[in-house]
Amino acid sequence: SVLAANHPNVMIWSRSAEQVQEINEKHMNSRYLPDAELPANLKATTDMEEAVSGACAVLIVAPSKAMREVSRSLKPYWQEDMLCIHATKGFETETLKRMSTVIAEELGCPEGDIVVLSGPSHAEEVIRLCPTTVVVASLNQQAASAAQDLFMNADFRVYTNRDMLGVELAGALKNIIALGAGMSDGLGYGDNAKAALLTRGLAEITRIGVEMGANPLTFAGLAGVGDLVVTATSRHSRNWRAGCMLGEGKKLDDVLNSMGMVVEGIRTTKAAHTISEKYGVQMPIAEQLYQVLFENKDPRIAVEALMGRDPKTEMESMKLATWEQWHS
Ligand SMILES: NC(=O)C1=CN([C@@H]2O[C@H](COP(=O)(O)OP(=O)(O)OC[C@H]3O[C@@H](n4cnc5c(N)ncnc54)[C@H](O)[C@@H]3O)[C@@H](O)[C@H]2O)C=CC1
Ligand SMILES: O=C(CO)COP(=O)(O)O
Repeated sequence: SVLAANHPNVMIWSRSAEQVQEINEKHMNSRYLPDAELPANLKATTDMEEAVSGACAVLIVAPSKAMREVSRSLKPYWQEDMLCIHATKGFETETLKRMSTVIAEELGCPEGDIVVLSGPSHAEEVIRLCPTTVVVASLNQQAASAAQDLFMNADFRVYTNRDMLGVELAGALKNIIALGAGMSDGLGYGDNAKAALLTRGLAEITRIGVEMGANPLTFAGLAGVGDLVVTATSRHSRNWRAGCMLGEGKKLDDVLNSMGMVVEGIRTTKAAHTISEKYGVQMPIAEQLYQVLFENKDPRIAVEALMGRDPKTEMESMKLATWEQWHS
């Protein structure tokens, strides 16, 4: 809808003929955005060739588990001069690869030319033209600026960032903490607990991000704090809602069945469990969540485990690099 507000020819690809028909004929997407009217110039198709051929830019927003498959089906129509942007927040759990790596492998294009779009941007509010700010990151500054130009308008403000890795990691990892915040609310714990989860969660995802090569300041930006706040506190967030139901005692399978939409934080918690072992970086909140999700741990026991950890100083756990390191 943002792109259609800015450009005359925007086409959405979907595998569902029913949805395509609804978008083209009624300008609606009743399953995912029931109350919204879509722009009349937003067209839809199930034919990838029709969607992609002749396009100057392609935005991929498949759920992370479908990213490789969708990128592969795009490949035959992909041209080198197309701008590739993605807004998916997750990892390929089997390989721990970031989404830009998966896309680059499938399209055969340089990973550094891909643009990552991230930040606090619940679709339900973007479609209502509520003021929204996001960040676009790429190693290719021209590509990032081109994406900024494509999306930016009076309701949708876009910043660029050179730290593509950090933006991608922050966008994926914040979902784990949002799940935890939902669980805390579902357990009936108060605002103190949620503030603690957000703060210590941010420390934890920054710590692993820095170890993986990201700029810590990216985690203080839109893709980090911004998206963490919106995902952990908004009623629109699927991650928060799923966490809340788990805190209320519902089983994971029942929660997922009732959502009918992707809850990226579940798969990302699994990925973080392996990533934290691989890099030797402690992620206590993610680890407790992993045990709740995949080892049937009672959420209250998980909170006791977090509260009962060894005493620490606040700063020793915030692995921050110096300014010089980021400018060398
Ligand atoms: N919904 C939101 O407000 C935002 C979502 N995101 C990210 O966007 C990504 C997608 O999320 P949503 O669209 O919200 O999820 P969703 O669950 O609401 O919709 C996913 C869509 O992908 C389709 N899909 C699923 N598997 C597919 C496959 N194998 N091939 C083709 N299509 C497939 C589904 O049919 C559905 O239309 C996630 O990584 C999410 O974190 C990012 C920013 C905001
Ligand atoms: O990332 C999002 C908003 O910025 C969407 O979050 P949920 O997937 O939790 O709904």
